[in-house]
Amino acid sequence: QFHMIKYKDLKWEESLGQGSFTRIFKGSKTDVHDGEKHVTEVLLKELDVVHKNCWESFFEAASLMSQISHKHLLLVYGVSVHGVKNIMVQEFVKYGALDLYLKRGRSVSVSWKLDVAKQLASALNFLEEKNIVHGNICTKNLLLAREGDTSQGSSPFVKLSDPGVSVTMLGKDVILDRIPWVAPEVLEAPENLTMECDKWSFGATVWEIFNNGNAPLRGWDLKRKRQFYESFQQLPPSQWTELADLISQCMEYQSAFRPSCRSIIRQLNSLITSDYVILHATEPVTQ
Ligand SMILES: Nc1cnc(-c2cc(N)nc3[nH]ccc23)cn1
Repeated sequence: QFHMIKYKDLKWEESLGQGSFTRIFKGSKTDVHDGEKHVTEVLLKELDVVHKNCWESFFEAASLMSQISHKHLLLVYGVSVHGVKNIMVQEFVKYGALDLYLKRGRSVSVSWKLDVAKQLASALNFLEEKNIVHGNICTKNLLLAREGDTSQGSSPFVKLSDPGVSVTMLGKDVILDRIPWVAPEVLEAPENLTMECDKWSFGATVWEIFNNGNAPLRGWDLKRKRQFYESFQQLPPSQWTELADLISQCMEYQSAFRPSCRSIIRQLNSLITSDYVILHATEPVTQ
């Protein structure tokens, strides 16, 4: 179910950071068809050799993304195995991860943020229709393909990246550190990963987007993070009550009570970006 790419057709360029058990690099792949050589800019995601045992899960994540195609899902070209190296070859998305983009202090408008949330909701709805669980929705995995320019009225364009190594393969501490994105039921038993968990993560991700990429519960240690769930706490609500309501509906501790994707999309579409809201939708109170 995978396109195998020859190692010799890949070229590594600069390092772009790392994920859970992975390192990412900018690079290029060379294809030859009908006698013509094509060089494509790619993102090379290498699984750490020490975590070689996760390679099935690593490729499972990628194969999930390559079985289906949707405009807001990252394109995975294939995989390359070279000795102990396992490499996933993905499309290169120009502006990178949204958390870093927002942190770099780009001031973006409320309607820009709403656009991004709607695009993520449509990707989630598509995955739900295909009965596919992502398992790692967060702004780190939301890639910005087009900046959009509010003064020119052109809107941003985002793509949801692969979930990486499955949360079921990660240690307890790695899962704890994903609080508040990881749904509470997953903490109890990672096998509980369901579509409902993606909705919880969606809520935390929308909170991030409207909080300019500041991570919720930033700097909290694992003990405090665990207590956050044990005492059924919620993230600080946005002053924009309709937005805060949607986020808290998604971050409902009882998974069965979380809204359907259709309801999420309906609520996002009904969030009016009237002047009043834009002028007064100040950022959530920080904890
Ligand atoms: N599939 C992907 C994933 N990440 C990027 C990316 C682009 C960029 N300009 N800076 C970055 N810094 C870290 C990652 C990244 C691109 N494509």
